[in-house]
Amino acid sequence: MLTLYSDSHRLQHGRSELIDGTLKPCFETPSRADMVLAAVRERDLGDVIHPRRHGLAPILRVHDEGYVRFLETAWQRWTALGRDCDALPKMWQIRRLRETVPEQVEGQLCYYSMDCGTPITAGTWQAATAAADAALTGAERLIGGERAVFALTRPPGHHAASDYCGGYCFFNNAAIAAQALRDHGMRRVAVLDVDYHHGNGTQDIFYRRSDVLFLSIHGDPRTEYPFFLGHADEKGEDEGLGYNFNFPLAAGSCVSTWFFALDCALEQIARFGADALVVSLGVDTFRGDPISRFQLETPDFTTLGARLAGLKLPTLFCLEGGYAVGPIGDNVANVLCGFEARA
Ligand SMILES: NCCCNCCCCCS
Ligand SMILES: [Zn+2]
Repeated sequence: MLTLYSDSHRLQHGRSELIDGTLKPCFETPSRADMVLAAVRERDLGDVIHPRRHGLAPILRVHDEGYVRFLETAWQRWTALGRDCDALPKMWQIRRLRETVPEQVEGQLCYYSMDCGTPITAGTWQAATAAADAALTGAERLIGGERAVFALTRPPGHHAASDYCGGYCFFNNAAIAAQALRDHGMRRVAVLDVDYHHGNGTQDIFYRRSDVLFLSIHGDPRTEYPFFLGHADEKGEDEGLGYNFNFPLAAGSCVSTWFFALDCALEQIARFGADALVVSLGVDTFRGDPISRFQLETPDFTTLGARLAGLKLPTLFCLEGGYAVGPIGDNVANVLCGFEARA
């Protein structure tokens, strides 16, 4: 299986995120990608290549132009205020406050952010565009006939909606790839999010569409981040009604419960008649994950890969979460090797 990887991910390295009332070191670190790359190489999974540059057009097929321009200019405008700390919002445009875009970078940072855990830094723009290029190059390879490709995307993407960043995400790599697959002739694309956290951004992007099926298995938003999306009754709207499936599971759910939800999701994908599958591959479902509460063990990720291969679809894997840095490489490589063994 081909891996797309760019060292530019290293340029996204926030200093801290606000967790439980204190600023703590970011969980989403460059070492995550280092460990995954090492495992992919150690398993001899296949070639590791640098992504082709795709420019902004395919990103703008998913993301709002004002948001993209904000990301592109934020750091320069932030430092022009005399600041060199991470750019983090200090409030949000919450209920009954005016939904107008402020002029100044500090207000725009509040308008275009979902949380205070997603710092914009000097290298964010370059890292985020490189991750989108990895996903787009992966999609291009599927269009060219590859059966399965792994985009080692960092920063991740599934919490980013068309016009906001959050959950360590800036560009929604999986959604950008799904849209590219649609733009290059795939009639029906399924996006399956197996990260511990609901892919609120991806759901939001495709919620009113029937050409992209979105499914997510995740910690119940009644208790788990991102709290305000991901309930089972969210089934899509307008044209998209019936093309959105959420499988929220109680924190602490056992492995068999998780795999039962996966089988239900796979059944829906088969029924949809997808031409391709994009997997938002978060491995923070791992029992040892520091910010998540499921129970998968490292061998279970091999089972996950094998189940996904059973769909017999051209498949693009986009890396999302997974914050137990030691085991992340084995957990991700197990999915990819489990897939290859059954493909
Ligand atoms: N105490 C948990 C804080 C969660 N903060 C954001 C989590 C983003 C996960 C991305 S996959
Ligand atoms: Zn996650």
